[in-house]
Amino acid sequence: MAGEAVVPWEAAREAAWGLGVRCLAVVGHVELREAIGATLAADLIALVGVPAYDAAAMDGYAVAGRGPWLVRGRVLAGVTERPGDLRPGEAVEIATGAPVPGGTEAVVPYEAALTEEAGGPADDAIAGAAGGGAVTRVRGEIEPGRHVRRSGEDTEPGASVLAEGAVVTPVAVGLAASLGHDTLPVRRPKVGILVSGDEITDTGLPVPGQVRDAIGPMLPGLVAWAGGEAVGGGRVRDTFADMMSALRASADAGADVIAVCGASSKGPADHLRDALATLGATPVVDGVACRPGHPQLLAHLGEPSSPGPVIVGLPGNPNAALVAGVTLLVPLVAALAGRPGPDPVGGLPTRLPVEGEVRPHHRDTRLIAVRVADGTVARPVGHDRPGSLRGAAMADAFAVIPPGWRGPSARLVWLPM
Ligand SMILES: Nc1nc2c(c(=O)[nH]1)N[C@H]1C(S)=C(S)[C@@H](COP(=O)(O)OP(=O)(O)OC[C@H]3O[C@@H](n4cnc5c(N)ncnc54)[C@H](O)[C@@H]3O)O[C@H]1N2
Ligand code: MOO
Repeated sequence: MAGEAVVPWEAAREAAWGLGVRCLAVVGHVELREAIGATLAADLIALVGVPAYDAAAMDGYAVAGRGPWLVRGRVLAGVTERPGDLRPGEAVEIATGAPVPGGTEAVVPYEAALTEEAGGPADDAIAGAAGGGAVTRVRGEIEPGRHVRRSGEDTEPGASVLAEGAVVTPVAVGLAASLGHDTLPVRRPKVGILVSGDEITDTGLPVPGQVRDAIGPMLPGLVAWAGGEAVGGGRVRDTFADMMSALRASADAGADVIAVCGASSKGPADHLRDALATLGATPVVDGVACRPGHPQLLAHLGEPSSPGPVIVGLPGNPNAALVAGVTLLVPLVAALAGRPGPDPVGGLPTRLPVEGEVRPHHRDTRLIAVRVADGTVARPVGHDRPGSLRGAAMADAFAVIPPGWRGPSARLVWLPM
């Protein structure tokens, strides 16, 4: 990993995105609930129409022809046999969602119906009719088609309703179920997370010389937000042998990405570069011209035709790791997942005026934690030194401040909520 030049922040993001596009994650067919947060690997097609059959939209009477109508029975939701057709002058009492008989012109809701006893037995000949009650006659005003949901009026069978690359949201899962799907084809890249550093502890209060791991708990959520899934990984001791075996184990376990934090600098305990060189990794990015977070790495272990697994090196300082996360890891995972762009949040402003004290770096791009007020202006929140997540935790986004920036507007990279 020697000799790679530090790259501009934008170019680093593009390199990560481009590498991910070249090695799309494999497609899995997963049950609907498990698909939430993953990315559709094919257009979502309606297997049935919405509605799937002509149905009542109100509780009342399905009627045919002109009134008054003779009520021939009752049709409840859940009948799967088609009710017998209505002749002009006939009606059935009907529940919302129940199939309307052929010949139905409209449904008269109870509130708009005038009913009367007509005498004589109820006609149970209509399929699904509950029967048994006094046959009534019903009157009311109708408008043709009123309160009847026609088969396929929202969605025709075979229609494409969500495009490949869409995020599977809870709503999308509900939609998929309504269209007859039990599973969905999705991409969800696997990300092994390796946390290095002999000073790092996982629980309780650290004693002087120890540091609580802040990155291991943060990365799975960041990965999920980008469309991936954290798998395996764990802690790595500060030795070359441990780094080698942890990288090999993650690769053997099928990780598409291996994110290594706290070993990206060039100190005596930073073995990531040497391990990557020994494994014959191809370097893509070694150092990014941004503050914080300049010691970032991007490399891949595979061949040019099949580059994965991809290695992302994140700095040990937690806010620097977050910056590296949104610079390399998020675009890479989003691309591997087959998403249309590197930013997981859609529909939010990508540039806003920044109000407050902002000092550009003379050479590097600064990423500053900002809160967005009224959707119109971004204000720095402070507390965003490399070692502190306090500012980023209060922030909505990072404002991207290139060298020489004079304002007022800056690009925003949104953070997970
Ligand atoms: N000679 C140079 N030294 C350093 C440079 C440089 O350019 N030349 N860059 C500095 C910067 S900037 C950073 S950031 C760090 C990155 O180094 P590492 O990725 O090797 O990280 P460490 O040295 O292990 O840790 C840095 C800092 O962060 C703490 N840390 C580490 N892991 C975690 C974790 N999981 N959770 C919370 N805190 C963590 C660690 O204790 C250190 O305090 O290199 C600088 N040095
Ligand atoms: O990446 Mo470092 O945290 O800029 O200090």
